[in-house]
Amino acid sequence: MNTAEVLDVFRSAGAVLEGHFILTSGLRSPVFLQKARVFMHADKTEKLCRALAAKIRAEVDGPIDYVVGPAIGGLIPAYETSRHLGVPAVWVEREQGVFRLRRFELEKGARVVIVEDIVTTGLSIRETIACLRDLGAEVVAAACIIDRSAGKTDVGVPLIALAEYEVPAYPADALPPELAAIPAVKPGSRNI
Ligand SMILES: O=P(O)(O)OC[C@H]1O[C@H](OP(=O)(O)OP(=O)(O)O)[C@H](O)[C@@H]1O
Ligand SMILES: O=C(O)c1cc(=O)[nH]c(=O)[nH]1
Ligand SMILES: [Mg+2]
Repeated sequence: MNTAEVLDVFRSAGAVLEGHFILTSGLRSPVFLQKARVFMHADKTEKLCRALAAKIRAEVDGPIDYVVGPAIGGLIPAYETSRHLGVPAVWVEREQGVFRLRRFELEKGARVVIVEDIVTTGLSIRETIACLRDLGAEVVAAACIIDRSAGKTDVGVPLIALAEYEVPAYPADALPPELAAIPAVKPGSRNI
């Protein structure tokens, strides 16, 4: 799938929101990709994740033991992508703000691929990598449905994006006036 086809799926699900959004990084943006509105549809999710799995298979050398999804947004795409890769999916979730693998054990040296929904700054993927490395896993790649940085973010491992879609994002103290005029909402789950 190319970026236009991926964005068509998001648009067809009403998942491309416009307004004033506080992102998980603290940056502000006039556009928010509400992935949950895509993932509520099994057929749309299957189409995206089948394509992402094929891209992962083409770009990762060697075996993959697990797919890891950062909760909440990564849960469904990680599970569905793992189905197409034929490997188990586990997830990390926040405990007092820090990603932990609370419900699973990984063998030392397990080769894992992180599957995220959206990447903006890559902060959530870097936090996930830190958690997995502390457990002795080898993070061979990270993957996402949409990379809002359009390839500019460096997460320290290869980042495989199904689509790259550059969207403006601003520090809270440097908002353009048209954005400052709209009340801000925070759709994500960090700090909840
Ligand atoms: O690249 P980043 O700057 O880290 O931004 C992307 C992250 O933001 C969202 O998660 P969020 O923490 O908003 O919560 P959610 O997964 O519950 O939606 C999204 O699911 C990614 O995990
Ligand atoms: O950066 C984010 O927090 C973010 C952006 C976006 O478009 N969608 C999302 O779920 N999170
Ligand atoms: Mg998330």
